[in-house]
Amino acid sequence: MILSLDSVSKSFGALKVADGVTFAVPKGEALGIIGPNGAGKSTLFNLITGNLLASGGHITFEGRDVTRLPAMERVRMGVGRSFQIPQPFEGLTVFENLLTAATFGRGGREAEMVEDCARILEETELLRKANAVAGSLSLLDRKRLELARAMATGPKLLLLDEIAGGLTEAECTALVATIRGIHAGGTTIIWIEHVLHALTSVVQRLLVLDFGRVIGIGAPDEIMASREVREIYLGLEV
Ligand SMILES: Nc1ncnc2c1ncn2[C@@H]1O[C@H](COP(=O)(O)OP(=O)(O)OP(=O)(O)O)[C@@H](O)[C@H]1O
Repeated sequence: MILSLDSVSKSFGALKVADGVTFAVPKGEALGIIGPNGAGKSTLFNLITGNLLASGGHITFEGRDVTRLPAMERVRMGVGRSFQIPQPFEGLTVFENLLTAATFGRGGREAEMVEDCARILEETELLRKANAVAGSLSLLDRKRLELARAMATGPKLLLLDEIAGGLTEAECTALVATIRGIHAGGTTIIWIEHVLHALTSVVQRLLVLDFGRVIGIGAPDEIMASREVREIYLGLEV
């Protein structure tokens, strides 16, 4: 297992946003996370990355207990993420944004990082935009840059937070192809997404979160067929 959560909990005042969350992700898997607005999905990512500290339970990454480890150290260990709202340095070029993320995420010799960033630009189809200023990019390219910045930190585990939102169907298909490529390259992925068809075209399993609790985890077909999920997540009368 690359990542394990064991009874992880987190509260904001009286509100429990993670309530005994337990699951494990094998190396190389792509796992999707779904759930209604406010279910605690982004909070779960913040607990895995260390942007928030769990109030209870344990998080293990590559066999090491990282529950209390600062976010920066988790990035260096290989936990990378994209944000729901892209946060590039608007005034820097695409390439400069990548180099900044690479320096932050792992450091190392500059020549090596430049080479890696060039490879990531190619992988995320941003090579032709390398010298464009981030603030001038289209929405699809901003999403690609968000993906590329996460990749530049050298992740073994990549957390994607609603990266397909707001795209046209064609743009979504193009982004999914890029994500598939990253997964095929060996990166483990956990992806929170409301665009279900995009998600299920990539992931092997789906995890359903509701009021901070895991209410189902399994093959997408089984999960989507479950009565509880249809009632809670899709709001369907069954
Ligand atoms: N720092 C915080 N302080 C207090 N409450 C918070 C904080 N962060 C999140 N919350 C609350 O915790 C709950 C879970 O939020 P979270 O963003 O994790 O949900 P989500 O499943 O990602 O939702 P969405 O699908 O809308 O992005 C929400 O009720 C939210 O208002």
